[in-house]
Amino acid sequence: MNTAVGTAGRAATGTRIDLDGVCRRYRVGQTTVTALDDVDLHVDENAFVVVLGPSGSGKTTLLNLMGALDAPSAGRIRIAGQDITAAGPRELQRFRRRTVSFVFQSFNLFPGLTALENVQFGADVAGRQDAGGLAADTLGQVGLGDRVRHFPHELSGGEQQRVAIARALATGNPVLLADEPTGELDFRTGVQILGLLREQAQAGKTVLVVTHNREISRVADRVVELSSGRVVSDGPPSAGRADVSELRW
Ligand SMILES: Nc1ncnc2c1ncn2[C@@H]1O[C@H](COP(=O)(O)OP(=O)(O)OP(=O)(O)O)[C@@H](O)[C@H]1O
Repeated sequence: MNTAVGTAGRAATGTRIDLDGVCRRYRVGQTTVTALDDVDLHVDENAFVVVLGPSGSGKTTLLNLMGALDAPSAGRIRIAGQDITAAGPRELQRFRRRTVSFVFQSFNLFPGLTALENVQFGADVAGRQDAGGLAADTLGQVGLGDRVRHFPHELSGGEQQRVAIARALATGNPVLLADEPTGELDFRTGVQILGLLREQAQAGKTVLVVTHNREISRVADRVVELSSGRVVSDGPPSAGRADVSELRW
């Protein structure tokens, strides 16, 4: 696999992320659920950050806020200096298309589209030139050059996740947000996917991976640990950064 995946045609330079005093509360009937509680988080460009926490600690909420899929109840979020909490609908639409890309646990590929068409869709939405050529190149770079005409159901879970990563990379967007990207994969395949995501930070993107799996956090530059919606620790992995090949789970 190639470390320069998805960089063709648009700079892959990472983007700074700043959260100040971010809260997200949900009102359900008479009950208020506080999913995130006064979170301050500042992520440098080109970082590989793992957000670690148990179920219900607020990981997905955090990622969705950073990607402008959701809005905070209080606080401010700036991505590349742009205050997305103050942005209007048009600016937000542009931000979602041109700045952030998501990778999900369950891949979220379009079942009726081939691998190539899925990836081309990502490039098209982001307004890339020659989306078809770019999609083919990106699939080649994630090791699926010979599977471009295959539909998702003709690919293994790991291959589907590589298509999903290629779709995210073909956008050329500088921020990659991955929500439990190895959650449905066996260990060997999960390690390959983590290696691919890590390479993206090395190639210049800002990459955040959400997981409940502490072992995965060992390969991060930085581990942000959440508990009950609050950041309870933030720093490099406690035993030093491990190589992807050293992981066991
Ligand atoms: N739409 C919603 N309405 C009400 N409560 C919600 C909503 N979305 C999330 N929550 C609550 O917010 C809290 C944080 O949820 P979140 O999905 O962010 O946690 P998580 O750490 O990603 O969990 P998991 O690892 O299980 O996916 C949980 O208590 C959850 O029940």
